[in-house]
Amino acid sequence: MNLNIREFSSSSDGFRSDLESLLAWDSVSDAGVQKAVADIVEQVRLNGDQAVIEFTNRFDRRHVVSSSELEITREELALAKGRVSAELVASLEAAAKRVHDYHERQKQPSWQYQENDGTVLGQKVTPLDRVGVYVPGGKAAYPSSVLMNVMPAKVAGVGEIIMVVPTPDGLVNDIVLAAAYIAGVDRVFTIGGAQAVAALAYGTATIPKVDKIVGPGNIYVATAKKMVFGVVGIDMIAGPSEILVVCDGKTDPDWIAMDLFSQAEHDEDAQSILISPDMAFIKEVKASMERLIETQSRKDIIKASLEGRGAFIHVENMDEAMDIANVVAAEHLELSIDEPEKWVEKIRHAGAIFMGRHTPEALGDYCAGPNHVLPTSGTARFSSPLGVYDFQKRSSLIYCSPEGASTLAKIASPLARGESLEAHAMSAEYRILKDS
Ligand SMILES: NC(=O)c1ccc[n+]([C@@H]2O[C@H](COP(=O)([O-])OP(=O)(O)OC[C@H]3O[C@@H](n4cnc5c(N)ncnc54)[C@H](O)[C@@H]3O)[C@@H](O)[C@H]2O)c1
Ligand SMILES: N[C@H](CO)Cc1c[nH]c[nH+]1
Ligand SMILES: [Zn+2]
Repeated sequence: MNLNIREFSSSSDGFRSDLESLLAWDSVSDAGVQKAVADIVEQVRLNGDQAVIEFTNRFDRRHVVSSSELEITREELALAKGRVSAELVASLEAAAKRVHDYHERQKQPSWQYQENDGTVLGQKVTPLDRVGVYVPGGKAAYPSSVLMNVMPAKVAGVGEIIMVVPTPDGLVNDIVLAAAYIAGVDRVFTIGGAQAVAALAYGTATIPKVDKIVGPGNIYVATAKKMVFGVVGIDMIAGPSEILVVCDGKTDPDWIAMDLFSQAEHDEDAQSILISPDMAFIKEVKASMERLIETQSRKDIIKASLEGRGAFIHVENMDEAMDIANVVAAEHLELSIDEPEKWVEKIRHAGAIFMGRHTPEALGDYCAGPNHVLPTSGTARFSSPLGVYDFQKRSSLIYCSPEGASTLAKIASPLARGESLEAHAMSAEYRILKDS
């Protein structure tokens, strides 16, 4: 199949502005979607379960009458796990363990230190009480996303984990439920879209109100998350999947072709880009893609994604490849090159960095250990993978000894008076020791 994928050369005039247009993506929606989501969120806030049922029946083509039909019990999750093949359960369990063990290393302990006069300062780390995990379920089922969202929450020690997942036409995915069982989700509700986000944010008679909502979703989910931010915390607004492969031309072109397909197959809006200093290699990868796409069950999505947002970029050398990778700030960056550990030093912006020819991004999606919920659309410039830190919060600790309070009060008093805040000044001054 012929693939019409854009080709750029870093030495051509206007390359930087071409690159900017290639990367442009507005992760939150147009006015029509904003209005629809605002309406859904408001109706759920005002009418609770009744609105959730109405929207679920409308958007997921269901026939729910009572809100009790929306919950799937732990017993039903266990039964679903029993219906999944032993091989798949073993893979889910192995992946869950690896993701758990990786995230164990992210745990941040509380800390404190004492000054010479006895004053103690520190930081107390506390897990969130109750978290909502959104698992997408509109066009595909994502058991791996259950593990990636729930395991760090478990490691952080979150008190209660509420999962929501839409079940269009009432079709429940046993693998998703098995993953929820294995990960240790407390309660599962079969709702999705903006109505699920609103229900978690405001609470209804049936759906508990949570402190934070995490997890990826489509434009309705992303828009609703942005709208309820402030009422609850959110993790990030994730856009379509992306992969940027930097290859020196020495990896099997079929491998690179499939790595590019692996993210393109998620979504027509996904973005797969190859950068290489070797033009002949770029042509070989293109030939591999045109041959291999015929074998792919999702070839229509892959083609739409590659032709709409994919690209080949020919560069002068590897230094330039790294500079461009930093501009792209991709969700996933594959360094399919010699000595990746040397070149990684130059990378400042990427959600996850896959180092070497034997490290395809797909292994990270399922089971390497690091999280697959990652910043997209260049937001890796300022944000990080989902992690244990997203499920913990910090409180400052301050204990003043009498001597310490006296010392601090002498610093604070002039500052408070400088701000014309007399009560602050006097509150501090009361603590100044008479003979100091
Ligand atoms: N970044 C990641 O880690 C990651 C992982 C998995 C999936 N994803 C992405 O998540 C997204 C999942 O999207 P999805 O659609 O399959 O599932 P979804 O669960 O996000 O959305 C389905 C819901 O959208 C709502 N909806 C659909 N059409 C609507 C309309 N016209 N008006 C109002 N609401 C409407 C419905 O309520 C439905 O339940 C994809 O873009 C996928 O690539 C990202
Ligand atoms: N690559 C996706 C995040 O961009 C996550 C995923 C789930 N399943 C397969 N892949
Ligand atoms: Zn993926």
